Amino acid sequence: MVRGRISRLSVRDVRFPTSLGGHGSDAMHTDPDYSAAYVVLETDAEDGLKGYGITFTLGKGTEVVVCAVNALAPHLLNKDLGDIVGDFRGFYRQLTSDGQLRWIGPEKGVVHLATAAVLNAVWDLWAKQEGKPLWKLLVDMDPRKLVSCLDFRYITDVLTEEEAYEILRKGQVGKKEREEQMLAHGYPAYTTSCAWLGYSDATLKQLCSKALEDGWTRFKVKVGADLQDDIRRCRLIRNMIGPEKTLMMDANQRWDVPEAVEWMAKLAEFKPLWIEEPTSPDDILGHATISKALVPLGIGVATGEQCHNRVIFKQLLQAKALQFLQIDSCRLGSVNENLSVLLMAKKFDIPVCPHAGGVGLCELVQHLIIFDFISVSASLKDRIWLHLLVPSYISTCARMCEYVDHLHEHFKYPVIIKKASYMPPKDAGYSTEMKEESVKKHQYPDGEVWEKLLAAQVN
Ligand SMILES: C[C@H](O)[C@@H](O)CC(=O)C(=O)O
Ligand SMILES: [Mg+2]
Repeated sequence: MVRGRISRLSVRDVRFPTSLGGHGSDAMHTDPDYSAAYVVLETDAEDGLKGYGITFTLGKGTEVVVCAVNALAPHLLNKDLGDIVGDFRGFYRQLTSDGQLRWIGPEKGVVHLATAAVLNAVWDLWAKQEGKPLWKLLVDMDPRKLVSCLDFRYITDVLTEEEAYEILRKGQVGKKEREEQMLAHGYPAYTTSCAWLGYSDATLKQLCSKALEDGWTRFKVKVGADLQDDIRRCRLIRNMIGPEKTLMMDANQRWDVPEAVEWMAKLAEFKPLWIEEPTSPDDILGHATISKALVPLGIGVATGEQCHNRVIFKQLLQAKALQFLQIDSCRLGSVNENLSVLLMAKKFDIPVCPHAGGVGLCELVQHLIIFDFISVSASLKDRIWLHLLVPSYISTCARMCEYVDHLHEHFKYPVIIKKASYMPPKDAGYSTEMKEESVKKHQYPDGEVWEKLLAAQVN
């Protein structure tokens, strides 16, 4: 039973100095400090439960997202949680259609990141009040109710509410068995943590052998800044993991369209399953061109971590511009918008491989992909096209969720990885709550960690 009126919304700027170790670095973002605008919702209900929500940032600019969250706050304050989730589509529209704030979006950029943070907190609170982890709240929800949370505006030309309902209704078949499968074995993951661009070859080697020891079979390597460097690093990692294990590459938007095709032709010998973000995330037709050009090489295109909203995903799917779709729990408008993308991907039969390279993203996105497997995709297998082109992929499982091994210790309910798979969270909520001590220490600029770092810069 949902209860309480939202009595307080607070938001803090929390930053981790990951750039000091090169963690998270890529060809475009060379010095990221993994950060978050961290929202806490309180209600007047007697249970004392709070909702926690984040959106992911890279350091500078988090203060701008914090401002945007504060600008959205009047839409939540004094609202009944029951009214919000009772007409979640209406509430989503209200937030994204604020007559003035919409001008600085719409449904994109800073204001949409802020929407994600706020709505992630609402979903966390709802799941907590129901006493269920978010994935289970979604799995158990009546399909009619679930579709009523989604905003189909701008996507009805490819997915109507009725079609979405049909997908979810069909997904009810075999749901129990799939839930048991998840609880027993978890959802397959791949690791990005061995091969950030700023890591030396020695670090790469050391992390890669540790990951192999720990049972990882799927690896992602950052590329795109320097071709000779890429060839050396890809050779190193391919030699270490052997020919059978899966390798993905990520260029983080570094190339022009023809450059992407030429560059990937040179890296094809290392047999990547996909090239991720080869060019601008806004260039739908550019992705389609790259995708078509790389099919003969057996290389797919993956993108999504910087796709603004469901409209861009719709067009990427319509244009056959991607073979792997990467949702992001903190860039799209929370669970509401992510679910509409999962359903479109199902309709187009494109595997979803969520983005998780950031602070807290693994914690959140595991809920969405576990729900996807149990209630939507019902599959861990890839589409047939790659299997036909590259027979050796038959044995690989292409549905997988990204994992990065950073900063989990700051979360109250950190992810649990067993045998390179995400084990379904058991605690109620969306796993978004950070440890208060960590937040205090890393708050920018007055937390202990930053006071020291900033003082050292001055001296
Ligand atoms: C800046 C982030 O670490 C980015 O490199 C993450 C990413 O592209 C991924 O995980 O994929
Ligand atoms: Mg990426």
